[in-house]
Amino acid sequence: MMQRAFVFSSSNSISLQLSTPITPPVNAVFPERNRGWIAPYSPLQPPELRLRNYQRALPPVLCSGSDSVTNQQQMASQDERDPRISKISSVIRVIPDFPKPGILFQDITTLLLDIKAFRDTIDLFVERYRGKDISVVAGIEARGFIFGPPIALAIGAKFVPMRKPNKLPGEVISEEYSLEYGTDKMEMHVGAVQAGDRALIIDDLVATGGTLSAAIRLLERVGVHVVECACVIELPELKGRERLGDTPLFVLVSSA
Ligand SMILES: O=P(O)(O)OC[C@H]1O[C@H](OP(=O)(O)OP(=O)(O)O)[C@H](O)[C@@H]1O
Ligand SMILES: Nc1ncnc2[nH]cnc12
Repeated sequence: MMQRAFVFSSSNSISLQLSTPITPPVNAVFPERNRGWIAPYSPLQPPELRLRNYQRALPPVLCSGSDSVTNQQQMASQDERDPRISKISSVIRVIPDFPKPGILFQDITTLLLDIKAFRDTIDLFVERYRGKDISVVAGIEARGFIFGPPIALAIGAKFVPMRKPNKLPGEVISEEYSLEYGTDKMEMHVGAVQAGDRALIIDDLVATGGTLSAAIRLLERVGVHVVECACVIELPELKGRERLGDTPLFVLVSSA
């Protein structure tokens, strides 16, 4: 059974979770996704195949962190006061064996169907970043394009898409990053940001951190200060935040 903890997790030095795992709703898994040639998911017999940067999310939920216990307790009690997080966690659907056997796919499209949970997700980010002098929200293709623009509008920042190769029509700068097998590239329009801009990078999920770290490098190359990366979901087992250097990471939900 998939377990997910709901968290406010911020900064590279704190990775925090609450002890109460959220049981996914009974309709969280859609069996029709298990096509004939894919063996049904079994946590006891995880298939070996891993695909590119899609990562298996392995139980149990990890609780790590190098900050003081006091700080962790303070953050935990903050979380407990905010029922929005547990609701958001509960409406993210998990689909086993998509897009390949062994992968527990965190599907945020069901979050988008719940108007209150979707609005709460945006509000939680806006509450955190309003007044922080952020001039650019950089959204990562594809699911960062869903969460980034409403946050950008609400905090009064421009939105800049960070795209997969050969999608942007103008002159681009690009940054390669490594996947489990091979490499990929991220591109951004020249002139979209200026040296001195203060950026927030938004994506739906951080797994290995390869995607976010490429976005950080791309922005820093042109003199932008990346204030923070923010995602709805973190797969903490994959230690993605360790690849982000000094850039803090803020997530709402931790999943394993
Ligand atoms: O932390 P990482 O290991 O880099 O993985 C995280 C990335 O993987 C997913 O995107 P994907 O590459 O599947 O692209 P898509 O959203 O266009 O399908 C997800 O939306 C993140 O962007
Ligand atoms: N398990 C997962 N679910 C959704 N998107 C992902 N990107 C990388 N791993 C993923």
